Amino acid sequence: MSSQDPGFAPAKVNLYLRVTGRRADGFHLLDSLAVFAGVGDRVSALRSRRLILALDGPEAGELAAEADNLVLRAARALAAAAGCPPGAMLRLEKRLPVASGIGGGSADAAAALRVLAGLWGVQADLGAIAATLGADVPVCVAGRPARMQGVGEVLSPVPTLPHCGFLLANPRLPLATPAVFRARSGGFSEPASFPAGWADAEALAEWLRPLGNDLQAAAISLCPEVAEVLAAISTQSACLLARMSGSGATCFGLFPSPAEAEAAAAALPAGWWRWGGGLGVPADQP
Ligand SMILES: C[C@](O)(CO)[C@H](O)COP(=O)(O)OP(=O)(O)OC[C@H]1O[C@@H](n2ccc(N)nc2=O)[C@H](O)[C@@H]1O
Ligand SMILES: Nc1ncnc2c1ncn2[C@@H]1O[C@H](COP(=O)(O)OP(=O)(O)OP(=O)(O)O)[C@@H](O)[C@H]1O
Repeated sequence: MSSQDPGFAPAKVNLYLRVTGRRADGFHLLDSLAVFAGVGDRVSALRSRRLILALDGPEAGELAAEADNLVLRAARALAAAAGCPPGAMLRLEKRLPVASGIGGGSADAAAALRVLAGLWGVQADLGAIAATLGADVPVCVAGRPARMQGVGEVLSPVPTLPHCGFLLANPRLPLATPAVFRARSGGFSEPASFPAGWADAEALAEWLRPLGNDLQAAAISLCPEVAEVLAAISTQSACLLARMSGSGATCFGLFPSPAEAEAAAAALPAGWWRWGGGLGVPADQP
């Protein structure tokens, strides 16, 4: 992701995820460290009188260009906030698996807000619009590693992450986020306590290890293949930590370097969606 490419919609990875409470409306209070991988979808837009969405890319088959696509919902929300007509010919190149816990739809919505704000020349509070579109959309608009609290909309900065690599793997089985929250049992967790920084990937893994993902057991109860993915990642050489992201089924592995993560991803079953590499570049850095 770079300032030259506001349309890049990177995968969001929850390095830990704690469910700390539940609101009266049923939404859960969370505490999570979200980072962005160097793999993602891409949103682009051309001027048009009507609002049109075209889908392509290797994962596009799983999605219909219907009115409830998050890219179209983002366009309508931005136009409403800006008081302008929502005209654009949008293209979504889908590379992230749908309903997989890495916030693909949320990243697409965030990218659409950035791209259309530029196309329409709109100055708007994209974070506030994002919060109306989904719990993961605000952090995707921020586009940099952040701590997520509240239901996902309360963002705070985190220490600079050390040089490290990430592997992402999904067994090609969609998991619906509401079903995973419903399947969760047990009480609530305490929020994490952050250090001033991490010397290296090993130190980050050590800190993350006890924090867990409070949705992982529920996801495994609905989709036992998640346990297979975790086992396959954790047995890769140099893997420091294997854990599920978000509500699953995508799991990540933390590695000392992007090259080691890339090699480990290539060794996983070819039938899975898999990727290995480094973190994405924050939105406002070249
Ligand atoms: C699990 C995470 O991926 C962690 O980053 C996110 O919290 C999910 O974010 P999201 O997919 O953008 O979620 P939304 O589309 O806003 O909500 C989908 C559904 O998940 C449940 N949900 C979501 C977020 C949240 N904090 N509490 C919830 O209980 C609700 O049933 C909600 O109806
Ligand atoms: N552009 C989009 N990309 C993916 N899903 C979309 C999109 N627009 C709408 N959706 C719908 O949103 C649902 C969630 O998809 P998404 O891929 O964002 O899930 P996720 O990766 O589990 O998200 P999160 O990690 O935020 O919970 C899907 O079931 C899909 O029907």
